[in-house]
Amino acid sequence: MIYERVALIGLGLIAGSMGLRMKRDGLVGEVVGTARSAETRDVAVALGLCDRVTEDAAAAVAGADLVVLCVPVGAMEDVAAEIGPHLAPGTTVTDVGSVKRAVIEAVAPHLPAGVHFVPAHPLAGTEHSGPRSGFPELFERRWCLMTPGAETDPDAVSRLSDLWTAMGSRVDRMDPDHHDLVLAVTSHAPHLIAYTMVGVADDLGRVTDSEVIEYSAAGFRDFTRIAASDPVMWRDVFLTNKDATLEILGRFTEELFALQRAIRTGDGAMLHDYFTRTRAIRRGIIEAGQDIDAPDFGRSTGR
Ligand SMILES: NC(=O)c1ccc[n+]([C@@H]2O[C@H](COP(=O)([O-])OP(=O)(O)OC[C@H]3O[C@@H](n4cnc5c(N)ncnc54)[C@H](O)[C@@H]3O)[C@@H](O)[C@H]2O)c1
Ligand SMILES: O=C(O)C(=O)C[C@]1(C(=O)O)C=C[C@@H](O)C=C1
Repeated sequence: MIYERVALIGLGLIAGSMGLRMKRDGLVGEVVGTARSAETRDVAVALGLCDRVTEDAAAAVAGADLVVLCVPVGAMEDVAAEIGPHLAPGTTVTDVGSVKRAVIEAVAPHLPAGVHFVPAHPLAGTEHSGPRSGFPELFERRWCLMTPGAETDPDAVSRLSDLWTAMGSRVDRMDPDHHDLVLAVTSHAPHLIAYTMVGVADDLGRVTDSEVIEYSAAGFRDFTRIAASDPVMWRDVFLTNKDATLEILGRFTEELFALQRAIRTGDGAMLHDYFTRTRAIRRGIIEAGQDIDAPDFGRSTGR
């Protein structure tokens, strides 16, 4: 048993998946959940993702040796302020937020001395949200990036790492600013581009009433899946990872203009070279065993 009592604050996709996994595999003694709405609390108990629920977060953290903040990034500070006075020394507090620097700045000032803060981010999710969307295999073979400060108790870090490993993740450590830049490239900007592309199609007035849906090619369908992601979560991601996202979008725009020019001037060689380079990146991901959606990670098919 890795922890005696885990408190999950905010019972959505990530907390639900953690709770189901911890319960299924007996990784912790007790899971206590807290959510603002009575309906969410009832669903959480009915689904068995926690042993019991409390109405307020302060009650949930009492006696917990691990507290996991699973709310949108913009809500982390309010939750930390609420639970801070009720945390006992020796407790580990972690989060699962998609942005790390802003969460550290929002949460750390509210934690009393003796509490270990180990920020983390599982690189796993879906476009669905809420407790019903959780499933215990969500973190299987996915990275979990931890961004603790240099002064953080190493035992607290390795115990949390053990929990993520037991939930199926591969764990790595990163500097928080570096995390935010990497995720701006791999997750945040791509989401914004998907949102934009679906918005463009919608502006053409055909998304809902027929052709775009009826004749939707795989590329656009993938965009619509991503663009169906939770509006609150993604609003908060962009507001709190502003600098890195703007930096990447600036570079994206430059590349887009270069491709636009190649199309206008009929520069087929430029387009061919560009697409050859990007294809190699996809193959690199597969060879590194990162394409977890491919049945055999693509190794035999060479996809
Ligand atoms: N969905 C993903 O793909 C994904 C992946 C990795 C990390 N994350 C991060 O995990 C966190 C949770 O995301 P999720 O997908 O589980 O979201 P979710 O919408 O499924 O769940 C979030 C829960 O937090 C609750 N909540 C919101 N504000 C609150 C507040 N002020 N106080 C208490 N509860 C509050 C909501 O009611 C909801 O039940 C976010 O910080 C997100 O950035 C999400
Ligand atoms: O698969 C998806 O639906 C996701 O968008 C998951 C995804 C991602 O970009 O990979 C989204 C946000 C997270 O912080 C981590 C994972």
